Amino acid sequence: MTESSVHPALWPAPHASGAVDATVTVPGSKSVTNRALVLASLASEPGWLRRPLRSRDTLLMADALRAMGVGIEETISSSSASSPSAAAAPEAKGEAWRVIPAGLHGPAAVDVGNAGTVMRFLPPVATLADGPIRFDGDPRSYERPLTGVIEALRTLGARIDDDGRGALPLTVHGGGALVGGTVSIDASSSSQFVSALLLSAPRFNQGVEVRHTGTTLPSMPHIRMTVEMLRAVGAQVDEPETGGERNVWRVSPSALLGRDLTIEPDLSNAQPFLAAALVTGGRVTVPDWPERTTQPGDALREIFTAMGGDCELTGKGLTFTGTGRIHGIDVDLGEVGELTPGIAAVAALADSPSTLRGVAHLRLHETDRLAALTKEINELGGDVTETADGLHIRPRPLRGGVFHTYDDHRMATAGAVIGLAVKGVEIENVGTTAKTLPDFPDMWTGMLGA
Ligand SMILES: O=C(O)C1=C[C@@H](OP(=O)(O)O)[C@@H](O)[C@H](O)C1
Ligand SMILES: C=C(OP(=O)(O)O)C(=O)O
Repeated sequence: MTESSVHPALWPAPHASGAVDATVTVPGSKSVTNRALVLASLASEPGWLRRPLRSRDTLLMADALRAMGVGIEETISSSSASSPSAAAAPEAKGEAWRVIPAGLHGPAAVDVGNAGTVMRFLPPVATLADGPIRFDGDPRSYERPLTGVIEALRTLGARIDDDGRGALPLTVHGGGALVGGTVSIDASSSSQFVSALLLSAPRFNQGVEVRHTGTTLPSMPHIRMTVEMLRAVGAQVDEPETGGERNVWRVSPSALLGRDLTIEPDLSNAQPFLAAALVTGGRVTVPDWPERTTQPGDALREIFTAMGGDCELTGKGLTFTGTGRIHGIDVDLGEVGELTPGIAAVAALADSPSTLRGVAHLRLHETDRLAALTKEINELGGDVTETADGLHIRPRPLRGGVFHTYDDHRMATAGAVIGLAVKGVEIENVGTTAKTLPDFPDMWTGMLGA
């Protein structure tokens, strides 16, 4: 059964009749799951991923690695059916993936869907295979930037056929090994270029030294996540800070350990639920919120507090409480760009204007998120304008209507947040949340019914 057969093309976003009060167990992080899959596949011994995210992006990653020869066995315990509003005991949360590394083989075909992590992290892995690996994906994947990865891999010794645009579709002619070495790239359009090169680098003959040359570098927490996860599997990663050499990373060649890793909840997917507390003046607890994390979603504690809520991190998780009053915010989201749609939704309901800055690269995400947010909020009566690197949002009374998603999971969840406060909002293709959160509609109604 497809998502669209489960949910109608237009999903009536539930309107909140009062303050929400719920505990919402959020599935594993997309970014951690997909890094863990790559690192476990490149290790010299089997490993485990516990509580991985099972969504379109992570299943595409697993399938692609399987196509190259990696063994990924999924075990789903019968007790895994956890209610979204009840915190299940860790051992009852069911799912674990055993990853058994193997020699990587071509020919193989990889469907990247519209997953930035798959289209950027896997071409470097494919250079280690002993044959051609063909990469293709959704139409939007052809438009998303990839040239930094392609050019860097060529510099490091790879043979890649693309159509000359530096984008998908393409074929990596894996030679069974890659020389590696030093490479300069401009990763201002996506931090994933840097993460991609670093993740496979322990397996390059000479490792890698990556130098970012562009003026801006988005999503730094995601690069820190890459570095920390590499170190956790035994890789040596240096970040020379001397002589003005920031944005330089060195990874030495080494074997990688197989680990038993429990994946943290996806804090960016926790965003709409925390937003629900803020918008309805209610309370939402997200169990297992890590005390320390590289996930950008952790910044919501500060951002949503500045917008009028209050949060407390205890042994039970993160409890976020709203007052019913929402304030506008002036904030640079360059480090945490994937939070922008959800923040824009809350900002459209605030008592003062907001300026969201530092996110020009969102024009090249799942959709042009700056254009999409502007158009959809304005169609409901809002007053949003695009700037060179973000959005100005002047709250106005909104009315119901269709909120289009442009196949972007975070547009769908942003529309649902607005729907809590505005009657008659209908989300077109809510099934697109399957990219990272397939259970979103049921979790959302579960939260409201709790
Ligand atoms: O490395 C990652 O897991 C990600 C990095 C970020 O990409 P960009 O730097 O392209 O924004 C983020 O937006 C994306 O959702 C996930
Ligand atoms: C930008 C995102 O995804 P991707 O990994 O496809 O870049 C996102 O999830 O907000």
